[in-house]
Amino acid sequence: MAALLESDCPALELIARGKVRDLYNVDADTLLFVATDRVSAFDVVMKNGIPGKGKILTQLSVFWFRLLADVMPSHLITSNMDEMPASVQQYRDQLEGRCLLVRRLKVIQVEAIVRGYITGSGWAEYKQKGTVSDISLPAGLQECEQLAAPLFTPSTKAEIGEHDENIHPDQVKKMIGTELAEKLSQAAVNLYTKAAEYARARGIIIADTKFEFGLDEHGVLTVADEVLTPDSSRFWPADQYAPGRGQDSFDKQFLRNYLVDSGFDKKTSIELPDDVIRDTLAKYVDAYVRITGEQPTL
Ligand SMILES: N#Cc1c(N)ncnc1-c1cnn(CCN2CCOCC2)c1
Repeated sequence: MAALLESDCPALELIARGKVRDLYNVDADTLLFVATDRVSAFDVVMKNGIPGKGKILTQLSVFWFRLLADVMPSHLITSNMDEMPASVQQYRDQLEGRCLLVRRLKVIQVEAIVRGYITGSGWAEYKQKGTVSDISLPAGLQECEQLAAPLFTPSTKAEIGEHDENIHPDQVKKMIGTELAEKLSQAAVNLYTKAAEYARARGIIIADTKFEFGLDEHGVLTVADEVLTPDSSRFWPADQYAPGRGQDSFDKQFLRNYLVDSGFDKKTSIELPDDVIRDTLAKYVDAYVRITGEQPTL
C-alpha cells in the first residue's frame, strides 16, 4: 500500500495543510478533514509517510467521538464515504477511510490542552517557575509524575511554523468571556478524564492531549478537530511507566530512536527506512486494537 503524502481534491477549496492533515471547504455548512500518512517528529515532517497511518488515526478519532458523545457533542457528521456529498465521493479512491465530514463551527481560537502528567513544555516551565501555564503546582514534582487531577493548561494557536504559547486559564476568560471559558475548560477536563481512564485500563497512558472547540449554529459548545489520537496527544505504554524520567512514546519511539541514532538535525526532512515505517505502523495498529478492541480497516 502506498502512503498518501498529500491529498489532491481540486474540486474542493483547500483551506489548510497542517503537518499531517489537510482541511477543505465542502459547502456553507461542512468541511472535510483528510488525514494523510505524513508523520512528523521533533516538529519536522518526514519525506516519506507511514502507509495506513491516516486511516488508523481517522478511525481512532471516530471511536473517541462516539464514546464521548455523552460528555458533549462533536462536529463529526460522518466518516462513511457513502454518506458524503458527490463532491467528496468523486475522490473515493484517494480518501476512503481517511476523511471526516464535519459541521462548520465558529472555532474558538484556543488550544485546549489537558495534562494528566507533567512533561514536555509543562515540565520545562515547572522546572523554571514551579508553574504550568502560570498555574502554581506543588513543589517537588518529578518529571512525568501524574498530577493530582487533570489540569486545563491552554495555549494560543500559533501561526504555522511558530510554537504555541502557554497561557493562564484566566487569559481565556478575557478572550472569550468567563462563562464560556469555564464551560470549555470543564468540557476539556471531562473529555480527557473519561478517555484517559478508558485507555489506561487497556494499557495506554494518555499523558496529555489537545482539544479544539467551536460553537455550532445554536451556540452550543462542540468539540472539533481530531480527538485523542497519538498526533494530538502523548501516548505512553503503561507497563513501562515510571515517574522521574522521560517516557518512551507508544507510537513514535522507533522513529525517534532512529532519528537520534542517525544524527538527525531536527530541521531537515529525511527519508525513513522501511523497518522504521513497518515498526511505527505496527504501533499505530497496536494502539488502535488496544483501545477499540478491533482491527483497523486499512
Ligand atoms: N475542526 C474544525 C473546524 C470546524 N468544525 N468548523 C470550522 N472550522 C474548523 C477549523 C478550521 N481550521 N481548523 C484548524 C484545523 N487545523 C487544520 C490543519 O491541521 C491542523 C488543524 C479548524
